[in-house]
Amino acid sequence: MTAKIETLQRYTRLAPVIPVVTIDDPRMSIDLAQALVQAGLPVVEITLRTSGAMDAIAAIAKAVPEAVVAAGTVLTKSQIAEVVDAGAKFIVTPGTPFRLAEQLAEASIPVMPGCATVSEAMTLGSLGFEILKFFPAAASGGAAWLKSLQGPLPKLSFCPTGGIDLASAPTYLSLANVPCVGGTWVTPADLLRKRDFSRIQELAREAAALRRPT
Ligand SMILES: O=C(O)C(=O)C[C@H](O)[C@H](O)COP(=O)(O)O
Repeated sequence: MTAKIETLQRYTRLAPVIPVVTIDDPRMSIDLAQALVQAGLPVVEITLRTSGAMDAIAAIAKAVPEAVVAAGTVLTKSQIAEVVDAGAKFIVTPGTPFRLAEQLAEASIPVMPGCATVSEAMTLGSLGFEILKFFPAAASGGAAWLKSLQGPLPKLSFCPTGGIDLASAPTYLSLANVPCVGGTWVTPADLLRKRDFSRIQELAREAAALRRPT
């Protein structure tokens, strides 16, 4: 196992849930990351869907060392270099075309590439990735899909994301090939807009209590 996979394995076992955050104002990112860390969710994925996302990643990486900040929605080769420069600890993609997968394999930080089919999972496995994002999880077969892969692809594990909430997370987390799940339910857009960090912390505490990794 490579050092990058070992590191990613450690990150994905820090907490049962990775909040997926789309942030408009990077100035709130430090308060948000601190709130999540305090509530027991130290790993946070900032999606590159907004102009402020890169600054948010950089701010968290610099000011909240207890947090593990991931860059999500990485779609291009140039974004790989940018998020590494910003201080992201690992990279997440929603899906992984082959060319991007080859470029991600060369990244200096760990990568959790996205897949939604068995063939995609096998392709990523052949490139050396062992921990994959399963996206969109609920729409692509849910926990039953993940369970079906335990036999044929025992080396791979998955962070399912997409359509998961507090109620459905335990079913995923009960699977041996699922160290954690991802989702936006902990940091919904309306609470972020209102900067309601105390409600976000309540949601984060509930999520952190789902299953403490062993
Ligand atoms: O854009 C990306 O790269 C993503 O990471 C997609 C997100 O993981 C999903 O949008 C999760 O969204 P929910 O279904 O609301 O939990």
